[in-house]
Amino acid sequence: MTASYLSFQSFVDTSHKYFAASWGGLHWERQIRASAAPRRSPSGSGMSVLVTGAAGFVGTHCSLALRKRGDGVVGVDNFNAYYDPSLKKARKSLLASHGVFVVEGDINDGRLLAKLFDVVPFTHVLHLAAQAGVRYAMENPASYVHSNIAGLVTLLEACKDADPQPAIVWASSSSVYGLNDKVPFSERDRTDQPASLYAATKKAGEEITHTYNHIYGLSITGLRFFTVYGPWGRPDMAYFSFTRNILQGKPITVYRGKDHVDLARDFTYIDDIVKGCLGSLDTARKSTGTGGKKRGPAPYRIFNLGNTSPVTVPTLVSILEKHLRVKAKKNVIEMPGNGDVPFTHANITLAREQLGYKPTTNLDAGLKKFVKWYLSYYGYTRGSSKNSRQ
Ligand SMILES: NC(=O)c1ccc[n+]([C@@H]2O[C@H](COP(=O)([O-])OP(=O)(O)OC[C@H]3O[C@@H](n4cnc5c(N)ncnc54)[C@H](O)[C@@H]3O)[C@@H](O)[C@H]2O)c1
Ligand SMILES: O=C(O)[C@H]1O[C@H](OP(=O)(O)OP(=O)(O)OC[C@H]2O[C@@H](n3ccc(=O)[nH]c3=O)[C@H](O)[C@@H]2O)[C@H](O)[C@@H](O)[C@@H]1O
Repeated sequence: MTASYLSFQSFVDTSHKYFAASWGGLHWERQIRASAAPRRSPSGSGMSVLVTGAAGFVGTHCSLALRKRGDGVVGVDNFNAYYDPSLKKARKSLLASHGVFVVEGDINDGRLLAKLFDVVPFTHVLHLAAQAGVRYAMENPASYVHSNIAGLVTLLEACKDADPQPAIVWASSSSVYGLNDKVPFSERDRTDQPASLYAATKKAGEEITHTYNHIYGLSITGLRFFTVYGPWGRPDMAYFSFTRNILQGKPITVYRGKDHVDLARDFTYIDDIVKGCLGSLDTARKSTGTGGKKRGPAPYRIFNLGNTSPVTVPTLVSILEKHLRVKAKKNVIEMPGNGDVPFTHANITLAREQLGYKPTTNLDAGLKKFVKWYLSYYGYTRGSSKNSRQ
């Protein structure tokens, strides 16, 4: 038994159980290295990327896109039960079939993160792990503090200590615009009026990442995603839960603003978001620190990634009805005071100029792809209300 195996084993023994179980020694270390290794490919950029939240909706799509073009990817995800963990496990299997290994662990586990950086000199971190969802923040506020504040700081500490320091691209949110009513939302608009604790934690994330950029020279890019949807999506989101209920013949609740005004979102298709994430990774300049010390100024960037054409929630429902070929049973109620904002609308000039970001999928085309995936994943056949997974 080699010395390196012994020291590694003692690390595993003193760490959490899930880590020991999922890591399992040198074999797993080899898997991490293999997954992180960039492949020779004309389209790959030779990056080794640590993707947090890799078993999540956006994390899965970005990890696949990076791997497909030849970059190295290692995922980390805690597979929490905010929504059906079996969907996260299915995404993990999909990733494994493309050579992406996902470590089961929490971003609050600094020892796990330090070990990952020991094994692989990651060039980039794509940080997507978070407690998402606007309305759930009223039910479980602690989960937002755990993942979006404490977890973020633990991750930044690991990145700052890593040698080389990675460049960080991370998911903020359109929700930081909160009660801002100047449209379309531009990165220069005020973001000091969050309407939910979720939004407040994302805004805090923007300030926290700025601190690490300022003190330690970490290269930071924050991306404000606007209501992302698509295949392998999130069951807690309206387009997904509406689809489930419509197919099961159950009613859906459609929120409406004051004075009967429809709510609207700048729904953005997942493939467009993936392009924005990869564009951000490709254009991110290096962090400047070493050994936890800043050696020079590093870039701090923030971009909107939206679709620039808001659609009302009733229109979302009618597009779903068309693709599902089923009429929805709708309960329309006034928006409860639950953290929702009446509308979102992205100005994407900055992302277009600096990342080459150009969304190409409208809501009708995107929902058609989502419905196709949903029917297949949940085992529906056209004209039947039966399915195998639900
Ligand atoms: N989907 C959207 O519409 C949208 C819009 C704006 C911002 N965002 C942000 O984009 C990111 C990705 O969102 P998503 O839609 O893929 O959500 P998701 O919930 O599908 O993915 C997040 C993943 O992170 C994991 N995770 C959560 N806390 C963790 C922790 N402490 N340690 C390790 N893993 C943890 C979860 O298990 C999940 O798999 C999130 O940061 C979210 O806040 C999403
Ligand atoms: O852009 C963002 O930053 C946010 O986008 C989404 O949040 P949201 O826009 O609220 O997305 P949905 O939960 O899918 O809601 C979409 C619209 O449907 C409405 N809705 C939702 C649920 C419901 O039962 N009925 C209903 O009318 C909401 O009020 C909202 O107007 C994500 O869930 C957040 O994680 C993300 O941060």
